[in-house]
Amino acid sequence: MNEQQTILITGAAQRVGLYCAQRLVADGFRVIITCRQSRAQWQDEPLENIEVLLADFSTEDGIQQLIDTLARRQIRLRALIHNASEWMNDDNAADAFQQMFMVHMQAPYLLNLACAELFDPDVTGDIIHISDHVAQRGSAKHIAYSATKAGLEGLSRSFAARLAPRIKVNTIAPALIMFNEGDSPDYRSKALAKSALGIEPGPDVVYQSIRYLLDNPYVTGTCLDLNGGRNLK
Ligand SMILES: NC(=O)C1=CN([C@@H]2O[C@H](COP(=O)(O)OP(=O)(O)OC[C@H]3O[C@@H](n4cnc5c(N)ncnc54)[C@H](OP(=O)(O)O)[C@@H]3O)[C@@H](O)[C@H]2O)C=CC1
Ligand SMILES: Nc1nc2c(c(=O)[nH]1)N=C([C@H](O)[C@@H](O)CO)CN2
Repeated sequence: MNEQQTILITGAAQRVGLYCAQRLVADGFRVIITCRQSRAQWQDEPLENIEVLLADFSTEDGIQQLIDTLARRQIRLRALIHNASEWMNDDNAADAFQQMFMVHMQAPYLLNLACAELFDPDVTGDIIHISDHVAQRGSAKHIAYSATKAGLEGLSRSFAARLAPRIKVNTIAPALIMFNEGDSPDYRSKALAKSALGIEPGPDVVYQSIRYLLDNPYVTGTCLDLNGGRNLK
């Protein structure tokens, strides 16, 4: 890699996104992440070699502000990874659907439409959408989540057609990657039993999938199933 190439990861101040950001920094990329609020711990332990941009995708203005910032600073991206996501059930139905539509679909859509001027014209770029295994199978307990992730996968296919050959566009569709702190032992055992491999793999498997897509010049318009054989049970 000649001069440092820039990768933007949305919603990457924690968990999977932050892990992948840190690995990509270690690989030599310049990494920018977005989040809605800075973390208090960053006062004492700032994120090393990761630039943080505040961005809230719950409104169109919030999305546009990020686009305007990137354009104003003439940031030229090697890759854009749409990781930001809300995992909400359907209890607050209309609000949940609206919020997840904004973060899973509206933000990637508007950012991707703007990417003609956001990507480095001298290198083949990558856009990677992080979806979910349930986008294709549905989820009785997360209807709006599943539907908006399915919409994200549709966006990915359309942008793959629109942006080729300059930018490759793909999806990674994980099943369980990492539990949340509050997940009970009973929940965890039931979740692990849903896949053939029965493990909580951790975020490295998402990083490996991102590296595969970044490094492979002949993959676009696809969806990588990263699900431990969840489709087999
Ligand atoms: N964890 C898992 O097992 C699985 C994860 N996935 C997918 O992988 C990705 C990463 O998962 P994980 O790390 O667990 O995700 P988290 O839920 O821990 O983090 C997602 C991030 O998205 C950001 N975000 C949420 N809403 C908005 C918004 N309106 N505007 C801007 N940012 C927002 C949050 O940023 P903020 O810091 O501002 O709060 C949050 O840090 C997600 O797309 C998820 O759907 C798929 C299957 C399984
Ligand atoms: N934005 C998020 N999406 C998802 C999460 C999460 O923590 N944040 N977690 C899951 C679960 O791991 C599920 O796959 C199994 O319990 C799904 N999506």
